[in-house]
Amino acid sequence: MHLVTAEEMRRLDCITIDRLGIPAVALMENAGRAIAEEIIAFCNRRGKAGMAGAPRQGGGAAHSSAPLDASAWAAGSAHGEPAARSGARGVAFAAGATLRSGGPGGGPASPPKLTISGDAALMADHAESEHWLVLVGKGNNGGDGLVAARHLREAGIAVSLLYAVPPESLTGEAALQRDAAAAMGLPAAVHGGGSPVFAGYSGILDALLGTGAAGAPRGVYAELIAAANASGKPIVSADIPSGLNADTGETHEPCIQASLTVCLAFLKRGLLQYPGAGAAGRVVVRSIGIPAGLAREEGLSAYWLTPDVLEGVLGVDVRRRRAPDGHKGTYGHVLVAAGSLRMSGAGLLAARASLRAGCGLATWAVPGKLLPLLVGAAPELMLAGAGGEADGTWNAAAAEEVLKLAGQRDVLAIGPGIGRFEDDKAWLKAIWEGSECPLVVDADALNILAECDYGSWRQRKAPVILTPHPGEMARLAGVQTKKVQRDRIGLALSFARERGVTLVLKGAHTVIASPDGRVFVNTTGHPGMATGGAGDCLTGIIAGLLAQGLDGAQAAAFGVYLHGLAGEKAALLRDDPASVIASDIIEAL
Ligand SMILES: NC(=O)C1=CN([C@@H]2O[C@H](COP(=O)(O)OP(=O)(O)OC[C@H]3O[C@@H](n4cnc5c(N)ncnc54)[C@H](OP(=O)(O)O)[C@@H]3O)[C@@H](O)[C@H]2O)[C@@H](O)CC1
Ligand SMILES: [K+]
Repeated sequence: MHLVTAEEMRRLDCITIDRLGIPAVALMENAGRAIAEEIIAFCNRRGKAGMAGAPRQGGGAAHSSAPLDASAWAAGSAHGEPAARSGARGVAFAAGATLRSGGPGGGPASPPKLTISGDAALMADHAESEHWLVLVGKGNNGGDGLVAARHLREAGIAVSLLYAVPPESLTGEAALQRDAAAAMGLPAAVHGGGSPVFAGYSGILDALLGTGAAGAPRGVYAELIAAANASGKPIVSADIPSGLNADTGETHEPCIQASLTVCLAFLKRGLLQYPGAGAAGRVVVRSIGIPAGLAREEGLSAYWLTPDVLEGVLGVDVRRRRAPDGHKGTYGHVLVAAGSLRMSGAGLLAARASLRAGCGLATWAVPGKLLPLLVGAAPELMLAGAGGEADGTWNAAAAEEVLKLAGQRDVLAIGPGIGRFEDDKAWLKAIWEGSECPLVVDADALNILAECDYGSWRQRKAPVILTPHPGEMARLAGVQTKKVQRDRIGLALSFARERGVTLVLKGAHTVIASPDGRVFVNTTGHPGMATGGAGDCLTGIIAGLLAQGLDGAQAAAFGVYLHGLAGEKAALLRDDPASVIASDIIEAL
C-alpha cells in the first residue's frame, strides 16, 4: 500500500478531478459515506461488546500494541468487520434483488426464493442509543464530516453539528454540503468559544482539519480539540486526527486522540509514524473513487511494508522457497565480525540469526583471545580469530584478517559488540574500501562511521546497509535525536539518497530507505522487542538474506519484516511481549 504526503494527495485528487472528470463533490460524497459506514461499524462493535455509550479508556489513548495495529489495519483496510457489515443482518429491502430457483444439484424445484439484500453497511444495530456530535471545520475535511452526518442520520443515529467557524465561511463543495445538511434539518450550532458541553453524546466525529492544515491548530480549532480529548468520548477522525502533521507524524499541541481514523483514498505518511500513529488509534483506509494505480503512475515510491509490497514492489519470494537440489553453498556464506571480551553475546546473536535467516554457512570472527572461550557456543558456527590475542578487544590490524576472511565469503556484517578501540576509524576505512561483498554496518561500527569523512573514501561497488537506531542515526546525520524522530521517513530517504546506502532506521515502525528513492515503513513487531541484542539479531538476519542473493533493499526490508514477525511469534510463545529476549527472536525465526 502506498504512503502519501498531503501534497501528493492533493496532486492525486487533482488528477482524478481534472483528467478523469470525476467531480470533487463526488469524491467528498464517497469520503463522507465511508466515514459514516465506519462509524456505524464502530457503534455495532461497541454494541456487541455490551458497551453502548461507554467511552473508550480515558478519552482515547492510542493502541498500545504494534502487532494489534498491524493486524487491525490488515483487517480494516480491506473490507473489514465482516460480522457487522455483511453478516446476518436479515432480509432488507430495495436494491440487489436476485431470484433463485431450483433446488441444490438441479433437483426438484422448490418454491422460488426471493433474496433481497439492503445497504447493510449503513444499518446501525442500536441507533436509538447513539448520538454523535460532528465537529465541522471550514475546509473539505469539514465537508466530509457533513456528508457523514447525513448518512448517520439516515441510519437512524441522532447527529448534531458543531461548526468551528460560522457556516457562511465554508466555500465550494463544503458549502454545498452545509446547505444539504441544513435542508435535511440537521441541528447545528456554531462554537461560541469556551468549553463546549459534550455530555449526552455517544461519540464525536472529528472533521475539523485534514490534509490542508498548516501548523498547530489555532484559536477555536485548538479549543475544540482540547475539549474533545478531555470529554472522554470516543472520537473518530476524518482522514487524519486534527492537529496531526499528515507527512511526518508529529502531533501538534493539541492533537485529537482518536479511537479510529478513517483515512481517505491513500494512507497518509503521518499515520504510520509515531507519535501520530498513536494519536490515530485504529486506522482504516477507505477508497473514495481515486484510482489506486494513480500513485504508481505518478511515481510515488513510499510504501507500508506488507507481503504484497515485498513481493510486488521488491520482488521478494516471501515464502522463501529453496531449490530442491540446493546445498549449503547455494545459500551463501556470512562473515560476522562482531563481539569483544565484554560484549561477545552481540556477535553470537548476529551470527546465529544469520543462520536462522537461511544462509548456508556463517563464520564468526572475534578477537583471538576469545576463541577458546567460544568453542561450542553455537556448534553450527565456524569461528575465526581476528587480532586481539592479548586482551580480547579489536585493534586496527585486525582489519587485514577480516578482509582475508571476507574475500572467501559472500557477505560481511560488522559492528555489534566491537566497542571503540585505538585507530578504529582506520580499521573501518580499510574494511569499507577493501571488501568487495555486501556490507552490513551496525552498532559501534556506525558510531565510528559517524566520525569519518566516508564520502571521500573509495566508492564501493557492493551495497552497504546501515542499521542505526535513532541515537546512532543522529550521530550519523549530525543532528539531535529529536530531529531524527520528527520526520523519520524524510530523513531516512534523504540520507539514503545522498550517501548511496540502504538505510534501516530502527525504532517503532522501522523505516527502510533505499538509495534509489524507495522507502518502506514496517509495522511488524512490538515494544517488547526493545531489548538488548534485538538489533544484533536484525543485523544477522539481513546479512543472512544478502548471502542468499537478495539485493540491499530486499534484504533490509524483508529482514526487518521477518524480525518483527519473529518478535510477535516469540511474544505469543512467552504469553507476554515484555518477556521477549533477543534469543527468543532467533528461535522464532
Ligand atoms: N480535495 C478533494 O477532492 C478531497 C478532499 N478530501 C478531504 O479534504 C481534506 C483536505 O481539505 P482542505 O484542503 O480543504 O483542507 P482542510 O484540512 O479541510 O482545512 C483547511 C482549512 O483549515 C484552515 N486551517 C489550516 N490550518 C489551520 C490551523 N493550523 N488552525 C486552524 N485552521 C487552519 C484553513 O483556513 P484558513 O486559515 O486558510 O482560513 C483551511 O481553509 C482532506 O483531509 C479530506 O478530508 C476528501 O474529501 C477527498 C476529496
Ligand atoms: K480530521
